[in-house]
Amino acid sequence: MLKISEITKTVPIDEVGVEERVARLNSRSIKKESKVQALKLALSMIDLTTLEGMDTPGKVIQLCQKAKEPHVALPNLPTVAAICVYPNMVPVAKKALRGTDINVASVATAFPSGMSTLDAKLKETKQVVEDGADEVDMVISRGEFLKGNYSYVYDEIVAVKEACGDAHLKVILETGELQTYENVRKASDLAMHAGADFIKTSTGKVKPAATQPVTLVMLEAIRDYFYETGRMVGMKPAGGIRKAKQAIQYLVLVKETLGTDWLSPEYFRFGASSLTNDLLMQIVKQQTGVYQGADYFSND
Ligand SMILES: O=C[C@H](O)COP(=O)(O)O
Repeated sequence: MLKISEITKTVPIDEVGVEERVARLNSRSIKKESKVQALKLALSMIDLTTLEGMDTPGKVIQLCQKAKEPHVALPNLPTVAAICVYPNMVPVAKKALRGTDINVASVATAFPSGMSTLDAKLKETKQVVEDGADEVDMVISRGEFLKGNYSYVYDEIVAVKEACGDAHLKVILETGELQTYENVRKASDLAMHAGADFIKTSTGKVKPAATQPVTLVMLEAIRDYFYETGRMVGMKPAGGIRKAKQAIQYLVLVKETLGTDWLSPEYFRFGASSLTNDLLMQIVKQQTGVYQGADYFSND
């Protein structure tokens, strides 16, 4: 096992190089047939999310309905990968999604700040898993990370991973608070070595949330970790991804950095509250040539 100091050694990141590579990949154009395929793939990778203080069982049930049947007139569409909700909504989502392959993901560990004790975080994690969560989205302790207390962050992830049992663990770095690309890389390495099944950019509550350069840095960390250990870790950009065009750009980044093995909901997700409708609109447009207005789509 590597020492924490080895896991967190600084990997220098060429900021301009990262941004140039993103810009270069964004300029790629995609053929019409591949575009429909990419739009459907993106749909299947969504963690359809509602994380508002105003959430109600009714809203969660409505969202689950949308997850099960994204568009009434397009019956052969893939469903989204998961519904992502606050802990007290897990039983509601679990019941509403019974009989489907759609997972229930729950944020835990005092989302979004993470400002609680380890005991409370573990209790919350065990509770959501007991209530049926298939996936747990935890936040790292950014204050401890920025102080350089990497062992604290590592141990916390290891403990939460253990509390997850069979549920998959996504580790949210909250990159908008990490200040530098080097820190994003370091937090990615720490999370993967501590057992993360996925690394995730953001809670959606802090700006900037997901960005493509940050995602590229994390994808490169996943690639290097895979070369080192042979273990495939998933990636989840989250927050602010609302347009089909953005989603396709993210998929190009994944394909070019990690290859097609990562182009599946098993290894790539979008954390998004309102990307679904734009993907549906674009799919309808590609298939019929007609652009349906937002009124034809139920709320995400
Ligand atoms: O994890 C997902 C985010 O909370 C969703 O953020 P969004 O509302 O900007 O799509």
